[in-house]
Formats: sequence, structure tokens, C-alpha cells
Amino acid sequence: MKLLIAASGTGGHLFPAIATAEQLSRHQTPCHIEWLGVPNRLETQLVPGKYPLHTIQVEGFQGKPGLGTLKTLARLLGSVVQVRSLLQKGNFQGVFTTGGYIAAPAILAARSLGLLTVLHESNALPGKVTRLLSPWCSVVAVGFEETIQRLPRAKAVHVGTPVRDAFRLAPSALPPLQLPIPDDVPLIVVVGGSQGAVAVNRLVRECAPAWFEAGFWIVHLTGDSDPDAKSLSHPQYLALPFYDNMAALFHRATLAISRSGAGTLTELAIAHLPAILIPYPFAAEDHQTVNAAAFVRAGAAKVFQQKDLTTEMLTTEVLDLMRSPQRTEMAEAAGRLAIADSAEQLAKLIQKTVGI
Ligand SMILES: CC(=O)N[C@H]1[C@@H](OP(=O)(O)OP(=O)(O)OC[C@H]2O[C@@H](n3ccc(=O)[nH]c3=O)[C@H](O)[C@@H]2O)O[C@H](CO)[C@@H](O)[C@@H]1O
Repeated sequence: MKLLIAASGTGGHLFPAIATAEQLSRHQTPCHIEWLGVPNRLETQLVPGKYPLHTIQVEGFQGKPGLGTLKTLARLLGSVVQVRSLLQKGNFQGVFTTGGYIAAPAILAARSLGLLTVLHESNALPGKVTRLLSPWCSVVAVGFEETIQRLPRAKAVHVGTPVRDAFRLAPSALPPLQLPIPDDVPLIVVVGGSQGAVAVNRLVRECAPAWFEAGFWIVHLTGDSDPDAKSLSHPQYLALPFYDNMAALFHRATLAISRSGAGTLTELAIAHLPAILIPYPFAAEDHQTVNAAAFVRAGAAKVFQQKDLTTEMLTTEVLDLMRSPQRTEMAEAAGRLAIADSAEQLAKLIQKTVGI
């Protein structure tokens, strides 16, 4: 089988696609995979060397309809033509996409050629492209069970969201050379999605002295756009713009303070890690709040809106939670949400749908 994977932009779109691609490559009948992305996005760092990467320019529809919308529409049509030609020349049999802007030309081009298309939607509240184009897909795999009801015209199946291989293997210890953290200390990990979260970073730095005093250590993944990322220094504090070995870090951590992107939530569940969630307030249609609500309902996390959360509130909440048996219950609840074999399920679905 020859498959085009259209996944672009953030870790939330790319890591599940890469995990699925790796799973497909393990199949007895190997699957030839090529990638469709956008120039200058994360895929240009993660994909080359693994799969041939084709890039096109795409953008989303923003704001009120007007001249800008017409230009975007014209560009979308242009990109559909480009993807059609790629699919035809390359003799691809199907398309797999993890949604977002890149999914629109990929699904439309595949559909216009009668090719089979599998879409994975990791968010509880499906994005615009998913809502609009899911009825055109052969099958839509969803990360949250509740999403099925939000896509009444699609053939939707709940498979969870695939995670990187390291999350599915026995947990490895944190490499002491990368993160020298004593074995017996309580550890808070702060993560703002694949791009970091400047507002959360600021809040955490203000709360940190009280947490250090309580004996906690902090690993702070700041992202690379925080100008103050290096402003805090303490023996119990390690700040990094990005860290790869999230599986080892989440398995070692006692509590996470996190945005509520679907990728991170899935990993928190697999690592049985309780969390304080602060949804990104500017995420499209506030979808991170809907993701977080599913974890709160399950008892796996607590959620605070950024606009309501003060330094005092977060300081106390963390101190209380780190000392409370409620954390264990939250960890168990997180574990119940985990679908560890999501990549296998999704790879099988693609194989069945596209026909290898
Ligand atoms: C701002 C925004 O709109 N983000 C969206 C984006 O994901 P975004 O990439 O922001 O967030 P996710 O939580 O889905 O994924 C982040 C991924 O990056 C990894 N990571 C993060 C930091 C780090 O140092 N190292 C590392 O490996 C995390 O472990 C995770 O796998 O797409 C997701 C899937 O549609 C959405 O749910 C998110 O709401």
C-alpha cells in the first residue's frame, strides 16, 4: 500500500501521526508512506529522514467572510490541485490525516479521485475541518468517545489517540545527565503543549518559591518563545525549552501542571499522572476547555481558567494536592481513560479501510 499522511503544525497533530506511521511500518506487508506538510512547521524537523516530505502552503479561514476569505478559498483550491497531482503521480491508494488546515486539501483531493481517506480527530470538540469534511471521509477515528455524538454524519470509531512508542514500553528511568533529579523527591512537571505557554510559565515562576520550600522539585518545559524562560534559578528547578523523553518524565512525575491539548492529555492518562489543567484560552472554539472537562468528569484532573487563576490559588492548590490522598484517586482515574494500543487500533483501521 502507498499512503499519504497529511499532518502538520503542532506536536498535537504530528506525534499521533508519526506513532501511527511507525505502527503501519511494522505490518507484515510493509506500507510505503509519504508525508504532506507545510514549509517551516514542526514537520520539517520531525519527518525528513523518516518519510519523504512534500510541502504545500495552506492556511485556515479566520475572521468574518470578506476579501481575505476569497483569497484563502482560492489558495485552498490551488492546494487541492497540487495534492491531486501528487496523489495521481505517486499512485497513492489512500490518505490518512490528523486534521487541521492541511486536512482540507488532502481530504478534498483524495475524495475527488475516489481514494479512501481516514481522519483522526484527537480533540473532544472536533475542529472546523473535521466537522465540515468528516462525512466525506471513509472513516473517522476519534480520541474521545463523546466526539462520536458531535459527528452525527460521519462513520466514527473511538480508538483513543496514538502516543509515541516510549509511552507504550515499560517506563524507563529519567537519564540523570539530562535531568538530575533525586529518586525520592516529589516532582512537578509543567508543560504548555508543544509550543510552551508563556502565561502559565509566569504563574508557575511566581508560585515556585512556596513549592521549593515544601521540598518539591520542578521540571519546567517553557517552550522557546518565553523571554523570561531563564529568569528563575534554584537547585530544585530545571527549565528546558523542550524535552523529548516525555514518557520517562511523566512516569517519574508526581503532578503535572499543563495546558489541555489532546496529545498531552492522552499521555497523562497513559502515565497515570494527575494534573492541574489550564486550557489555552485562545485555542480554536475553546476546544481545550472541552478536552479538560472530560478529564475532570472522569476525576483525573482539576481545571482552572487562566483568567481566574491567581498565584495564591495555584500555590495552595498544588500544596494541597501534593499532600492529599486524592492524588492517588486522580492517578487511577487517569489510568482508566488510557487506551494504550491506540496506534495499533488506528493502524488496523487504516489497513482495513485502505485495503492492504
Ligand atoms: C495551542 C493549540 O491549539 N494546541 C492544539 C495542538 O496541540 P499542541 O501541540 O499545542 O498540544 P498537545 O498537548 O496536543 O501536544 C503536545 C505534544 O508535544 C509534546 N511535548 C511538549 C513539550 C515538550 O517539551 N516536549 C514534548 O514532547 C507533548 O508530550 C505532546 O505530545 O493540537 C492538538 C490536537 O489537535 C490540540 O488538542 C491542541 O489544543
